[in-house]
Amino acid sequence: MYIESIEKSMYDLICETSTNLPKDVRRAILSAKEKENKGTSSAMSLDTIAKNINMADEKLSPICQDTGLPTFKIKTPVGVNQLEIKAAINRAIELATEHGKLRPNAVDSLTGDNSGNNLGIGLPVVKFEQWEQDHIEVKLILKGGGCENKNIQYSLPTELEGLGRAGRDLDGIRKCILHSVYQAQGQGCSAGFIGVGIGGDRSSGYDLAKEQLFRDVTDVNPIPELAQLEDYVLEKANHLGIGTMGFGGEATLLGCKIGVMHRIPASFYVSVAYNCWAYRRMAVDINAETGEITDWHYNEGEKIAFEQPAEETKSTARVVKLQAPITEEEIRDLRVGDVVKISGRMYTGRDAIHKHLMDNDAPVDLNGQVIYHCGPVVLKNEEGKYEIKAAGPTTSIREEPYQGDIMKKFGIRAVIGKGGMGPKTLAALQEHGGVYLNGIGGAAQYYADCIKEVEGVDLLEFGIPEALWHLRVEDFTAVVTMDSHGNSLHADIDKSSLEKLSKFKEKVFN
Ligand SMILES: O=C(O)C[C@H](O)C(=O)O
Ligand code: SF4
Repeated sequence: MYIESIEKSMYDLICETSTNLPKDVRRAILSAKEKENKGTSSAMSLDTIAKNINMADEKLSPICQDTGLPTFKIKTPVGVNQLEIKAAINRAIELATEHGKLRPNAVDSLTGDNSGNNLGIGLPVVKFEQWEQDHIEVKLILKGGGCENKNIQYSLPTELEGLGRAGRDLDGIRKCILHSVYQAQGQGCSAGFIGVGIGGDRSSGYDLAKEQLFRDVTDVNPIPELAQLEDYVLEKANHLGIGTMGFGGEATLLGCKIGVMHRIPASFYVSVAYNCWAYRRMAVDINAETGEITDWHYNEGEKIAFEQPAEETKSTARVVKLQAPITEEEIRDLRVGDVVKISGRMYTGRDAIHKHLMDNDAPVDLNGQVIYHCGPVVLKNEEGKYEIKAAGPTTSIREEPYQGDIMKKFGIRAVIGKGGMGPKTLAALQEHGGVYLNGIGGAAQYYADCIKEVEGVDLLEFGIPEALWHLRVEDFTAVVTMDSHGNSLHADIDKSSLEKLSKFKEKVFN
């Protein structure tokens, strides 16, 4: 009985974490929404994010298609069998994957094979601790790969772009944290939350930083200097003008939590764990006798449901409807800032596909087509047909070494992703007549809704997230952030935010 209930409790925790954004996070997103300037791309993105949060909740489907690297932190009373809990977690993980609540995300690092059930060497991560209380506490975070890639660790003293020397003191720490937000730009699906660990070694520093992500968004740090630093960072980081998705704007950072531990004399680390707006962490208390959930954490206060405005907030951008395949002329007409709505065919392609296409022919004719940087959650329905369950964009910069060459080689006209791409792609867009479209990162339900049918799939041997899915879409909305005239919003925002960062060079804390 205990075994079945603990497995059910773990399954419920996983599903709730993946599909229902915690109340404190919702409130932070609402306050960002209220502050954002109406009519901007950032305001539009926040509207989409809010809509997506509601959709995930209603459909009990993943908020973001990247359901991350499941990390459980468990406290047990003395005498509780930890092996049983671990086995229950593994079974719950498998079931949640089968039900489309988690994307199959466990990839063999040597062969690239996806295990298909989220289990693998070292995965999921489960860490146990004993405590004096008589109930079990289980915390779970589903932190996606895009924001994980924006984590950063500083070894003090160091030199920082825009801010100069960061020494081994509180002011040096301040500079590192501000810099961490700048370097993330929009790539970790801003507006984000950061957990910071001061001290430790490289691994315990990151652990401490991640532990901070379990704190409530509005709690107050018991250490006065750190409480002051948290407030300072939260305020100042929002002056960087990076904005939601890196589109520019008022909301860049929604939370900053800092922890401290001792270090050894030679090392002084500041470790920053960056979490996207899709800040999926939850915790439960479990009765150690019955295995049942007795309490859910982060449950205080009102649950914001993001009422949809009677009239959609009008964007001031030009809206262009496109039917794929797209001509070079249509592409050359697009400018940074335009909003496009694409209907017709679209192909997914991310890391494995880009690498593959460098040395191989494409399995389909990509001339005039659109490539979507996306690793969806896909299930087969009762008739054996594939259905897309979650499908937001992935971080595009990883394809920078390949993208320009592939566009030219196959005649691809548009790529959709998030976070922007670099100078090599920008040059190729200009030369070849291509465009980069920024989708709203994390809006996996919103985009799944635009995907009307899966018309085929190739290279499924790369695993579900990495395969080349043939999709039929309607009114798939994204923003032109790099055009065929040499303009890149990402390069502009990087430059302007670096200038703003350098205003915080002067000493603030002694
Ligand atoms: O893997 C993904 O689908 C997305 C990833 O979390 C990302 O932000 O790039
Ligand atoms: S796509 Fe964005 S929202 Fe989703 S896990 Fe990656 S960083 Fe987070």
